[in-house]
Amino acid sequence: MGTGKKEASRKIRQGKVGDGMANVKVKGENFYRSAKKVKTLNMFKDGKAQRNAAGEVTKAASFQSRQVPQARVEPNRKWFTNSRVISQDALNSFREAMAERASDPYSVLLKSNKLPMSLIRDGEGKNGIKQHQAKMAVEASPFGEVFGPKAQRKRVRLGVSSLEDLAEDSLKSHDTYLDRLEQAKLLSGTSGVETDPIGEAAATDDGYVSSAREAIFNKGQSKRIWNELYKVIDSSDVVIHVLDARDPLGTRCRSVEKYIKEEAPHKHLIFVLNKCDLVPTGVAASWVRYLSKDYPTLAFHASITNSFGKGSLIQLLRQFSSLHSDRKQISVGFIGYPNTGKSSIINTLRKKKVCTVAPIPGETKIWQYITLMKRIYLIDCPGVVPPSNTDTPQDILLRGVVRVENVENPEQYIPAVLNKTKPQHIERTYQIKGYNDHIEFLELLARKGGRLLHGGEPDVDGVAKMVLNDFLRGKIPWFTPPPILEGAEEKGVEGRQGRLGEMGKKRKRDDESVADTSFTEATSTAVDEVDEEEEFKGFGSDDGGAGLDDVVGDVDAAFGLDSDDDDSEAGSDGKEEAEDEDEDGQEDDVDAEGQLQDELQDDVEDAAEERPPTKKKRQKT
Ligand SMILES: Nc1nc2c(ncn2[C@@H]2O[C@H](COP(=O)(O)OP(=O)(O)OP(=O)(O)O)[C@@H](O)[C@H]2O)c(=O)[nH]1
Repeated sequence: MGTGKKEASRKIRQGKVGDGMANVKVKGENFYRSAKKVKTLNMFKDGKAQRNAAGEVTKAASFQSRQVPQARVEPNRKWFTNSRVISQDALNSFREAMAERASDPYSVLLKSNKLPMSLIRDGEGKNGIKQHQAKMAVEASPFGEVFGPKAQRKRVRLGVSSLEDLAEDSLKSHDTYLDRLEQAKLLSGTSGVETDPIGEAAATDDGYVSSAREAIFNKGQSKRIWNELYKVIDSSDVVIHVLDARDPLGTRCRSVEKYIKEEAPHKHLIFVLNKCDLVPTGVAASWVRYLSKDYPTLAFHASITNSFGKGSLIQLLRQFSSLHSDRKQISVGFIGYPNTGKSSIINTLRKKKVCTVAPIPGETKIWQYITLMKRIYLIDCPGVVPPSNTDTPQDILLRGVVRVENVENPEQYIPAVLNKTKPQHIERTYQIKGYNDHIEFLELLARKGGRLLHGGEPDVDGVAKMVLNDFLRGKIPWFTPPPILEGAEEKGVEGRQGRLGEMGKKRKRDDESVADTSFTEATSTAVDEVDEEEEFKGFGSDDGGAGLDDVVGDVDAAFGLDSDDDDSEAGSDGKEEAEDEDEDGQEDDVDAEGQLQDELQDDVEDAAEERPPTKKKRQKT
């Protein structure tokens, strides 16, 4: 490093200090400091702070500087891998197409968790954070209006000026409430339900009821029953909502539909219009058409020996099971109002009595599993009644929710029965005529049947119960006329109907009868058509239709999904499998607790024998 002399003296010095010449650095490799080393040394040299004489820092060292250096991280495309960019137009058309599919009850979206569903729901969610933020952005007041000298704060309008006034006010309103309650309880013959502030009291047109609503009208609403319902819904992949064909809207649980739509949209909900044998073919057809707008609907007649719609239902369930081919089995829950025939449908599907059936509501008390075939389990559920403030006890009774034996003053409901039925049907059923009001009708009937109390008084109560039972069990023909559909002739409706393979054959004739469905005219045809069971059989074919397959295929194609659908499985061997397993009799998996239901065994047997009334029978009575 140094000149010759210096170097020589260094050598001597180091040679003296070190052990021999081995450690002596010589010019050449590693002799000079490298540029890197020099830079580091300079940094240390520069790094010192400059101080004045007093030792104060006059210029901070570079590493002591408080100035934040400007730094930028270089953006990199790699950060954005795995995400896709979509144009607004493409997003709009995707949203529209998906919304259309999602709102069509006959299409099934597979693997929706692989689709960006949040893009479709964007902005429509009620509680979504985005919505909340948007709302805040729009509704928030400007800063100046909330803070500062020009702030305008909204004050609560109390309507009272002091605490004493407020206390007085609340006492007054409590008194008024009590008065109204008392009045509603005492009122009779008026619309007590409307005037009643809490919906406790009830009255009919005849003014019989002056007491609070009987407890039996809360049947099917207990916490226990609702717990059973939620258990069934939770365990089901397909939920079948059973409706009574005579009053489909009355027996429709909209709150349950809403719950499934919002809380469990991945579950498939379908309607089964049961007891179709009790209504004219055209009426059933137009109800199916009407309800199909919301959910797939099948017409059904539950009977082990002479059923209708069984093939379609089994085929539909098989299609659902093949949609979920990744699962070992699917569960199908039956829900609906009491006495609509849920257990009867299960018995019909299994072709034997696996669930207890009775013509009285509340027969099924707990949920129970029944195996239909290897891949399809059925779950029976007790009947539920959604609580409603507008339903009068009369409505509830005529839907078959309440056991007629337990009703007080049953004669008060007879006018409603007479209203819903045609006089000639009553006359034909009971062979009596010439009455002016319902009491006269009941008295005539009691005398005719010899139902007299002590002293020769007619047993009006007993006869009224009998009439109510006959009305509910289908001995007196009646039905609720279907709403006339707008554009019933349109192709769309027809197409849907055809999809499920229902009503294909008789469609043309049905339309003619539906076109002018006024209650009187339709009822007048009721008896003839109800009696003609052969005609009903021709109502539709038992092939299940390939509607769902088609639609799923469409959705898959549109959104590039793999279809889980396996047509080969839903092939023609379907029926055989169902029947094979029927014969095996291996799966009477009814819960042990189901034995609770034994107490009403006698009624069950009656029910099993129950058939729609024939013209001959009615004439005999
Ligand atoms: N005419 C006719 N009667 C039916 C039909 N389905 C069921 N029933 C009758 O309706 C009554 C009630 O049937 P269930 O199967 O016990 O009804 P449920 O819905 O299980 O009743 P809960 O046990 O109260 O929930 C029985 O008397 C059945 O015979 C049908 O398709 N046509």
